[in-house]
Amino acid sequence: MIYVVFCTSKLFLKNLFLVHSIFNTLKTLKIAIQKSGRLNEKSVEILKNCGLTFENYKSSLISSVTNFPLEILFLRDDDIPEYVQDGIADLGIVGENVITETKAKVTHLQKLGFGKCTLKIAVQNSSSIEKLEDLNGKAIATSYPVILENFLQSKGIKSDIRTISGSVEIGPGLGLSDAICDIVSTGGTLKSNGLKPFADVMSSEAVLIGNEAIADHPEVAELLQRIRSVLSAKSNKYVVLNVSKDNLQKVVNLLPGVKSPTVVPLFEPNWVAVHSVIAEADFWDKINSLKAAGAEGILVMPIEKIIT
Ligand SMILES: Nc1ncnc2c1ncn2[C@@H]1O[C@H](COP(=O)(O)OP(=O)(O)OP(=O)(O)O)[C@@H](O)[C@H]1O
Ligand SMILES: O=P(O)(O)OC[C@H]1O[C@H](OP(=O)(O)OP(=O)(O)O)[C@H](O)[C@@H]1O
Ligand SMILES: [Mg+2]
Repeated sequence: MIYVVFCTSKLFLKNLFLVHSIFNTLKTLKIAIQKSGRLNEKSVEILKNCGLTFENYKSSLISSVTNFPLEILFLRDDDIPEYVQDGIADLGIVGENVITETKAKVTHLQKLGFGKCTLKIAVQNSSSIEKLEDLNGKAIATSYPVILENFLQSKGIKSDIRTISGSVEIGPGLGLSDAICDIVSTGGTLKSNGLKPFADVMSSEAVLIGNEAIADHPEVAELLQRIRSVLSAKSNKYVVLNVSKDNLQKVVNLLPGVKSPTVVPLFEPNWVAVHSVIAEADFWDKINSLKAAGAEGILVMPIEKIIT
């Protein structure tokens, strides 16, 4: 298939995908994920964990899934919300921060639990800026002018927003700004640039988004179900333990399981094995309570999928 498109760079790519989607069968869904960067690896991983088979081409912009009607578009993350809004991609995986910044009209289908970060305002360790009002009239460097402007407006503050596309943290050191507004995760980048967090603007994580017209598509529902079963499995552990029947009720009370725990008799009289599922978040608390309640030989295993 030959595409003839007269334009350059970002517009060229957008038109290339548009032409591709017109010529291609309309049944094949397209999902846009980040080509390289913080979200690429985890986006590929979640799709592969959904049982999708595809080549993770770094040099090619499109990859076809061989066992599901889906094509994967590899893009800069900033372009993903707009591509999904315009229907060039049906689905996308991108940070909530980018969706808000681009003001794209898309449906949020599922939070994905990775790419967790907070957009923060930060100032130099030696700064005299102490409260939000001190930002009035001050210069703030950021790659997120829309989000920052909305935040400042909601607080009734007027600052001079200086938009730069990266390495925002060096702004105050170079005298470019009095403060910055950028993504913080561990806080390591702020620290190594002599900055301290000052105010939280927005928290974010990667989400699956969809074009507003495609959300009811049966293949989207199928993919969403697979993604949810992968996420649910990830946040739970399969636990098998032994307990004497005398302590069984105490142990069962601690282990609700997906429905209720499975109890299997052991060869040794008066002993049973209990199989259950524990949420990762309460894991250590539960294990200690189970031991105290008489559980022995506790085995903990990862779960691949939970289909409810
Ligand atoms: N330190 C971090 N910890 C966790 N999540 C992060 C971190 N930095 C960024 N993110 C999340 O990952 C997304 C992508 O970050 P990345 O740094 O790869 O973006 P980028 O440099 O703009 O990439 P691209 O080349 O695709 O434009 C961010 O929009 C944010 O949602
Ligand atoms: O709080 P931390 O854990 O230090 O993370 C924060 C840093 O991570 C992101 O940059 P990234 O490292 O992705 O590089 P980039 O600026 O090139 O996107 C972000 O822009 C911060 O600079
Ligand atoms: Mg980007």
